Amino acid sequence: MITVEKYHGTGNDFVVVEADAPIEDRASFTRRLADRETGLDHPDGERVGADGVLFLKLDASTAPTRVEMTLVQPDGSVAEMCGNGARVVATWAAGRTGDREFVIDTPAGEYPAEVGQEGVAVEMGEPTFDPDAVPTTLDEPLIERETEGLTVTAVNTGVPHAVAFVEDVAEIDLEAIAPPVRHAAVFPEGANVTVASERTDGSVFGYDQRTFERGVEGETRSCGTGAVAIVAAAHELGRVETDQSVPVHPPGGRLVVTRTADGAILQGPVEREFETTVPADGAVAER
Ligand SMILES: N[C@H](CCC[C@H](N)C(=O)O)C(=O)O
Repeated sequence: MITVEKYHGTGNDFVVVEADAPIEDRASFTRRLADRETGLDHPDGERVGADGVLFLKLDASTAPTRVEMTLVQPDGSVAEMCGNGARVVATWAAGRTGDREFVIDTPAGEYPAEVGQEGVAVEMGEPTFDPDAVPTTLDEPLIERETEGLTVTAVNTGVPHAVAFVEDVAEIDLEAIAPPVRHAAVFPEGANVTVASERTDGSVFGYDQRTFERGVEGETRSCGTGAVAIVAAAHELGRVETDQSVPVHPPGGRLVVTRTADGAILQGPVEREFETTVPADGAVAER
């Protein structure tokens, strides 16, 4: 049996495993554990599943401590980056080391992160609209372009997002409209599909967010790279001013995105849910 921990960042939930755990096939381990009906059990008996498994390797020989993060998704693919995952990783590493600052190594690059009173902040780097980087098949940035029925702006915030500004995210049938965009030919590596609507009621400015994720192939409760993508696209389209801290509200909580000279900071809460043991092949007993 393997000891695993469960964390969530604003409802985007992950199983956390040490990278040296004796797991032969990470893809099938994750496919099995992530399943919401037949996967990971809460110690109280409830089936919970997850949005993916974070395989983590701590290297405390450098300052700040580095953590190598590999996120395997419910379909068995590896995500280059995950904003909420990175926030979970920093929280996990803080529990292990007592440190507060970390560098998180991902396939998309290095991300400095800090565990603070106001939640966990990750320096997300500079979002890019460059068609080669998103990637798209176009020669120019894909900005407010009709794509499979949705007007989207394509931005890479560690992973590709197609962002659409809509009147009210609650009115959108995401499971119906997102898959054609997620698989559109213009995105050779696919795209996460993020819809946003402006919060104009009361005095609080911000965005409501919903994201349909590649790799999960469904909606998640929160998506950090998606929150950054909303603010980057809003900025590109002249909807917000530079350097403004923007609250973004996914279904699972509240994130804050702050633009900086060299990119964006993603901030929000993380919770450790429980620890349990699972078989090394991820096959949780049938009930
Ligand atoms: N939920 C993650 C994003 C995972 C990206 C992944 N779904 C992909 O691009 O394949 C986040 O908080 O940023």
